Amino acid sequence: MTEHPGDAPSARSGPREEGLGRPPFPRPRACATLSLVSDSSKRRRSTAPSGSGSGRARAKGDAAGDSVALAAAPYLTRGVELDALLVTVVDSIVEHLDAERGTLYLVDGRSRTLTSVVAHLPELERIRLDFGQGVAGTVAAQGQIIAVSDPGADPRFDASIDRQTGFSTRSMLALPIRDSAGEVIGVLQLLNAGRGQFTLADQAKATTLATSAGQVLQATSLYADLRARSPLEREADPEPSEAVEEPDPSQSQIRPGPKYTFNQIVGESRAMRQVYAIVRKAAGTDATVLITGESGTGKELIARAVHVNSPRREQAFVKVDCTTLPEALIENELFGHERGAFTGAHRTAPGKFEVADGGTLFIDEIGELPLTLQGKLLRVLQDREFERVGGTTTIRTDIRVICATHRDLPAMVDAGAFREDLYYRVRVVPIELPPLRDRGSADRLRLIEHFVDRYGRRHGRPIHRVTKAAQARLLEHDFPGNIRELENCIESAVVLSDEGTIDVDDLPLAPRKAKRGRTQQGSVPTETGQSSGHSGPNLGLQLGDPTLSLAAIERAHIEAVVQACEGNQSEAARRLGIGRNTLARKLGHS
Ligand SMILES: Nc1ncnc2c1ncn2[C@@H]1O[C@H](COP(=O)(O)OP(=O)(O)OP(=O)(O)O)[C@@H](O)[C@H]1O
Repeated sequence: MTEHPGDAPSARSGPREEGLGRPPFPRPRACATLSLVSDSSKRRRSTAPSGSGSGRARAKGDAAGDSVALAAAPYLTRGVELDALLVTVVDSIVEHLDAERGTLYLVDGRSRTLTSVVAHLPELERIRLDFGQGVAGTVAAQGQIIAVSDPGADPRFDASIDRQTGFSTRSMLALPIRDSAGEVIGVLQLLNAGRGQFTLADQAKATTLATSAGQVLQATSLYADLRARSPLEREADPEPSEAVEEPDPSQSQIRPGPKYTFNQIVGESRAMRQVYAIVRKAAGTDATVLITGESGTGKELIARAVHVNSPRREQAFVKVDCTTLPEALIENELFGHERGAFTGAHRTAPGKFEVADGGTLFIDEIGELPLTLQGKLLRVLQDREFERVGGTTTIRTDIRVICATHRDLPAMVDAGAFREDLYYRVRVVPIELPPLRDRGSADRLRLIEHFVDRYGRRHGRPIHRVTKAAQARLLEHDFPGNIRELENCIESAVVLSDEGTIDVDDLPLAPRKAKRGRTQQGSVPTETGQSSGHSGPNLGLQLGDPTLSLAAIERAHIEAVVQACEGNQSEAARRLGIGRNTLARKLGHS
């Protein structure tokens, strides 16, 4: 994420840089954690998504505060687009104040730090500042607006970031954003007034806008995160002293500021930060992205992040899942059909390539795409053209394609099941998501906390405490279903918990001892030859029973594995070593 000039007190003790890589984007649009490529003229023309209220509000007579609130409103209901919400808020303010650039920092009063969450400079990564550090840090500490008219002569300003970015700061306005209780929850910093200096009138206008921004921010989950005392922390220190104000360094591992790196994607491990760095670079381009990783590792979430942080974010994000459709329908789904193309085709219907025109098409489980269709997909990727099923007219489409798979595509290429030319065409930007077991305990704790908070709120069952035994159990379980399995586990525990406490018995995980030594006649051996140890149903079947048909055993086994995979059929198919379509067919779902 980005830092603006003036926030670092000195080159020596400058702000802590969080991310990786520095893509040389020339004139970026505001970005939230991930950096975007976009020309600023577009930002000037339209800072809110089509259909949002910002344009209308301005046309009505410039109730500046309302404009921000209205522009942001469509996002408040869509958690995944948190980035876009924050970008819209900052863009609106930058435009109203006729500034060149803007940064929004979130303030964590307990750790006395600020973290940039939206900025127009993508050259630097997310920055954390301490209270009192730089201009923004001073605003956070003192709660007063600061206008800098001569940065070179102001001791709070440091030119080290200007030197790094090549940006030239001529004037600066930094002001606190408060919640309804008056507490400073953010700092908004604007750079380079269009008319040279920020005037007193600008300051008054900015203050009004900051009030609106505070209301918007207060409605987001970021704010809730910053306010909430983690149930994991409560367990570590069940009876805190009221007077404790200083941050506890031992907690910084778990809560280093806002929990989300962006878009509610939790994770700060090195592997995930590398993922974010690639996403950031890819987002500003139209390059095809291939996301690989085990089932439940967040491939779709990352695909959405690429879209939401790309210049296409105001257009559609269209998903097609190659596993949910029988082979015969995938072609139709992707390419559409002409009227009369087949029996029952009474109307011409567009396919996903047309629906996604201008936006992003996410092809999930591309490894399941039949060979017959792989050539057709290759042509779209190369030429952006195709014909509908039964049609002769060539249709052009302007799409960005993101693919995902849990399959080993190179192995499929070797086996002749996946076209090599298509493989290279889709993996222009490869992103590999690590399994949960490789993300480290700090990220696991962050995820646990995140889901406890989410499902506590969703089910109206606030959780105040996760016992140490429960935390230990969650940390030792290997979660083959990855984050999806962890998420389901926590949701279940939230619902089953008593008096706001999650204890080990609330976790729907097989007890450790029972897991070992489960192997018995009729139990299901895993690939490694051990008992699966899942807590699924007793099949009630005896291997070797001469009255049982093979089909009955097969079906019972498939159902048991699906249940063990928490209903995730993709994962179940992977474990069974069959395709997702085959699994659906055997269960009679297709
Ligand atoms: N880093 C993360 N932070 C928060 N939630 C996450 C994260 N990664 C995954 N999730 C959540 O886990 C669930 C599974 O994620 P997602 O559907 O993106 O995985 P996937 O790899 O696409 O799975 P599949 O291969 O089975 O389709 C979703 O509810 C998602 O929101």
